[in-house]
Amino acid sequence: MSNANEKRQAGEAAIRYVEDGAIVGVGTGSTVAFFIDALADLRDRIQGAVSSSEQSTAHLKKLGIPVLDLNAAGPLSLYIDGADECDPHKRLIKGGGAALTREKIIAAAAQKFVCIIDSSKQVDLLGRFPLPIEVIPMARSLVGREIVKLDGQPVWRDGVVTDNGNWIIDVHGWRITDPVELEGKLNQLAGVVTVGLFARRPADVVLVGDREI
Ligand SMILES: O=C(CO)[C@H](O)[C@H](O)COP(=O)(O)O
Repeated sequence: MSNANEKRQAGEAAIRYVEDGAIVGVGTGSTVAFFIDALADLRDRIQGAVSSSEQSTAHLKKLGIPVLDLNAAGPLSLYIDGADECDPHKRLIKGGGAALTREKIIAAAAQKFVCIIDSSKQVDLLGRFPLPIEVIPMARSLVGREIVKLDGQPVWRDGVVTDNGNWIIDVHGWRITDPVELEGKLNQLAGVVTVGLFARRPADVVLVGDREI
């Protein structure tokens, strides 16, 4: 089965976690787009969605799904989002779509994080996909030098500005044997806004196509 078909299956399968009256946290990306399409059928049974990006906000609004502010929504029961890599412990690399900061905030606010992926995203060890890091623009070179000291190869995602007005560095060449430790270490660097490692707050459920693992 193609990746696109598995993404569609995962997006549609995630609907079964949506409860009546819920405010649903919604991630970003092509897999999430299938979820949003399916969520539109339930729009009269939910209060609305908290969105992780301008892209998802536009999609939700186009389909008539109310988009709510996280501060007003409070704790969320459910967050649905894709990933760029997923290891056997449901730890993730995210941020391929540059939405990692708001994604991490919503994941932290949600009781249950259901991650929807196709099988190409499954890895034994995180790091094949370059690790995205959102940085304050003036700290780009500083953070890059710190990454080189940690044996990573930083590549500036030239031309990309995040929804928060920041820049993205993609780190190549890491085999991430201890993602919890690395996430903590990178979080400490001055100028780092968010690291695309979701290891301290991994997914609770992963759907690979319509198969829950
Ligand atoms: O983290 C993300 C955006 O920041 C996405 O979830 C990730 O890039 C996967 O995208 P797709 O579903 O298009 O493969």
